[in-house]
Amino acid sequence: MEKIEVVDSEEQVVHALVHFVEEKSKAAIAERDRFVIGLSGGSACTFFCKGLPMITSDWTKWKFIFCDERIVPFDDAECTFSVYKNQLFSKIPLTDENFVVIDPSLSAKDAAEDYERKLKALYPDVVGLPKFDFLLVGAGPDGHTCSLFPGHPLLDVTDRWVTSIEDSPKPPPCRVTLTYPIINNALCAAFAFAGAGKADLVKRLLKDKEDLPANRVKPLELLWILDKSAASQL
Ligand SMILES: O=C1O[C@H](COP(=O)(O)O)[C@@H](O)[C@H](O)[C@H]1O
Repeated sequence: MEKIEVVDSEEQVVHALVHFVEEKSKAAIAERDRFVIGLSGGSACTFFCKGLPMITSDWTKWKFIFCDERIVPFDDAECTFSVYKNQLFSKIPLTDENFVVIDPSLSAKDAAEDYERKLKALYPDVVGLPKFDFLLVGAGPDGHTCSLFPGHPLLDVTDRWVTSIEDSPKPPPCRVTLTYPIINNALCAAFAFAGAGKADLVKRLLKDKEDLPANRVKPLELLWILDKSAASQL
């Protein structure tokens, strides 16, 4: 099931996103006693960090994982975990225990293997692929999502939950990323875009239906939240 929601402003994108996440978290916690949510970096992170403090929940039930992460030290401005930590920990009672983080001391390849082991430990009883409750996905101007870039061989990885890239066209070059089989086995995912800067990308994805990495995100339920500027070329 795929749905596109167009709202007036960036502020409303934040509201729509966080209320969708709230609804999914309530359902997951009621049914499975926890909410496993995959986070992305970039603008999605900005929207999420603005919105999350607007809701209340039993935060001990939330487990944050990363759709992709950059292999940089935790104190580097490019570290997605640290961006979330710096913006959320002072506003919501979250701790490091809520997050499954990569080990930045490892090579990209070893960090991916290590991260896959950490994710598997969250699902000890699952044979095959897990169903993450929610993925907050993003997309860059070239149509990449997570750290899956157009034309890159990683798009075809099907035998791993997590893989690594050492030649990312967008810096920093070394990253880990979820792969499509696990992304597309998630129960739900959402893209959130605001501003005219995303309008061309949104047109290429939703009107022209180009085969870009972001268009290969096909979980059970997918929501696109756009403000009027981002949707202006549809
Ligand atoms: O490098 C990355 O970029 C994408 C898109 O970011 P945006 O700032 O253009 O919205 C992001 O989804 C991904 O997680 C991140 O590592």
